[in-house]
Amino acid sequence: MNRLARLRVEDIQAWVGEVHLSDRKGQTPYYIPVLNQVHPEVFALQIHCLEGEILSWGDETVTFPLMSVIKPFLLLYLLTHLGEDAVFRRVGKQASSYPFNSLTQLQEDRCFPRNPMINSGAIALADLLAGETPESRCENLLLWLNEMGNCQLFLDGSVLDSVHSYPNAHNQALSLELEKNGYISHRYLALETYNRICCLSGKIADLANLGKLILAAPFGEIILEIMTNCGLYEASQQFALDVGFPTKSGVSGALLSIVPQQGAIACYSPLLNEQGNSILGLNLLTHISHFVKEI
Ligand SMILES: NC(=O)CC[C@H](N)C(=O)O
Repeated sequence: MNRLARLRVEDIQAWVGEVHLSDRKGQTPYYIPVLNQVHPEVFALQIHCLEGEILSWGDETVTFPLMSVIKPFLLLYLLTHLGEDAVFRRVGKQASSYPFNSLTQLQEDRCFPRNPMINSGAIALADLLAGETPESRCENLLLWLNEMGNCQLFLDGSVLDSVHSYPNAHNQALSLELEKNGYISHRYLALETYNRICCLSGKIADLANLGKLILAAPFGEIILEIMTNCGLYEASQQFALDVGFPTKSGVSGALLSIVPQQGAIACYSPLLNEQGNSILGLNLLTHISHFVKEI
């Protein structure tokens, strides 16, 4: 039985109300000025069930960049186009215990990126995308996702300008280390491709449709396992115990969660906790998981 399809808008409304803004001592990313200036109360949620029911709450029209939520889709694209061997020669599948942009983690791992959900792993995989330039590489991924996922993602130039306006020393150091150790061939190309794909943006329905794409994809199982173990960085393990849904977060406040055999939950709420995961989003997923498990 699809419990997810039984959720009602009133349930969501009550749970959102429980988490008062004052209780959410969250932050927005200082190093991406347009994301830092976003209204903290903007909110959107959509649940798409496999049988076709859609539950929607909040602003269906707001667009936001996926940021790190693009990472499972970069992985999906490369697994589909290059296969498992090529991909997992460049990146591991191990959970990480440091923040998503940690150089220490990469150095402790002798520069082999630990998983595709942290920045080092995604930068290494961005190096594998087909195309001569960051623009064409990003475009290839964008067109494929829009076709396969039935969505209308676009590159938000204002977010990309904002990313460029503040040099990201962490990502630069990761790229340099990866290049020095032969895990990427062109540090500029890989990092700029990564920056662009993080700025792919859409509405909440696009994010939910992307979730359904993973559920249906031939490599879906592997991706769901990696999302479970690594999708929320160092908070993944506890979340897997508490909630159990494979989930991926981004510093824009985007959050995508998969309920296997049932559907996809897309959420957007910009205030982040210390690990860079949406506070309200995680709270709602906890409520939804209790509902689905009939607790
Ligand atoms: N966690 C994230 O969403 C990180 C993405 C962002 N582009 C960064 O590199 O910092």
